[in-house]
Amino acid sequence: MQKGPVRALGAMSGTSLDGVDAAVVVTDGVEIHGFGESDYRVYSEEERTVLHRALGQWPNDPDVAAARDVVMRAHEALLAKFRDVDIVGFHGQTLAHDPRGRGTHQVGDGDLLAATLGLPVVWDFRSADVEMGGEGAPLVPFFHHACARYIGATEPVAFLNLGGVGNLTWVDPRVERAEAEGAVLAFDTGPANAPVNDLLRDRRGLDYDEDGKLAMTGKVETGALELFLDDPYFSRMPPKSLDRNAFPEMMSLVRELSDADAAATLTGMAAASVLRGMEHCPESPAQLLVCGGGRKNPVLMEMLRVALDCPVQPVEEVGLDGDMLEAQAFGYLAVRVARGLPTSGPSTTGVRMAVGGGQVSRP
Ligand SMILES: Nc1ncnc2c1ncn2[C@@H]1O[C@H](COP(=O)(O)OP(=O)(O)OP(=O)(O)O)[C@@H](O)[C@H]1O
Ligand SMILES: CC(=O)N[C@H]1[C@@H]2OC[C@@H](O2)[C@@H](O)[C@@H]1O[C@H](C)C(=O)O
Repeated sequence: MQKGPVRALGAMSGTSLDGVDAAVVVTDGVEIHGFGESDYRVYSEEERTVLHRALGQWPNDPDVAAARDVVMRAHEALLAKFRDVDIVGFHGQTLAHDPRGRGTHQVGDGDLLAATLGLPVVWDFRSADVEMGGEGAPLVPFFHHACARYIGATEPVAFLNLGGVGNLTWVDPRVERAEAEGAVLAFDTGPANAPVNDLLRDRRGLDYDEDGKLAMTGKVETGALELFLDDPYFSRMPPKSLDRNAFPEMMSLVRELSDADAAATLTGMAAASVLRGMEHCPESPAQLLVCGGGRKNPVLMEMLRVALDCPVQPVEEVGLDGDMLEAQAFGYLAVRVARGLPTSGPSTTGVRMAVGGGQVSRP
């Protein structure tokens, strides 16, 4: 790969199953030099049903081939719209994640995508990390470290992604290299939007609780919240990661509640898991910078603001794009893989030593 910064196109199909994000980042795999265009391809109702059916499945399970078709079709259509791309980072769609058991499963075929787009594609980012004893997730932390330096942060900050699952990266931007000791600490906080989405889907036939309108009219059932927080996951030391459906008991905890109280309680659980996660930060961050769709939920954001000492701000306040950060991250990680740089380390996934995950497919 040529020296210096390149235009990397990253694509992410997240655990919310809402669609595919794609975005360009200009980077040499260490520093961010700038950001380029971005776009989004929503999954249709039928496509989403196919993906839901395949959740929890492993390669060769019955519903995986149909899910692969959906994922490939969406990515091919979306990514073909971009011009002047040097390399693609293709995450695919996580269907199952069990790093200490069966492994991690992202559906999507990088060979096929490279052939269709006529571009080098980096994919299968998580397997190598899991094989070396890591959690395989979260993988965005090294990118968060680059973001902290890009925005000119001079003291520790934390990035919180509120997607289907939540993840937190504490960053010390004074440490120059992301893989150096003390630069980052990262982990999944707990379920974020996925349980609220599932509730709205089951009870109201809606995709999500827009602007927290339903949760706003309900109250948090504290007994259910306390039972949820008894789960040993929250006291486990990071790094640690979660499957999308890692807390199946959440739904039974709110089963008897009204729609509004159930939405408020599941939203409260998402917030409380972040608050428990903040206790693991080596020192209090100067800011909590929030990305992912949950930053648009005023109920969730207010729950965090009232409980935390530091300012809680959407990443837009520091000039980043909270809808595209994960897509940009996989573009950035693709360049790291191509240049032989690590994509995770002991403080981000618990992997034995820093590792560069990802296969490279050439057209
Ligand atoms: N206006 C809004 N009000 C409330 N919630 C919202 C709003 N906009 C988006 N969301 C929530 O954000 C979700 C999408 O978030 P995002 O795109 O960050 O998830 P993802 O990338 O699929 O997840 P992950 O980061 O876990 O892979 C939606 O499914 C919805 O729950
Ligand atoms: C296994 C998997 O796909 N995990 C996702 C999921 O969604 C959010 C959280 O759980 C995070 O750990 C991860 O995604 C981001 C992009 C990551 O790897 O950093």
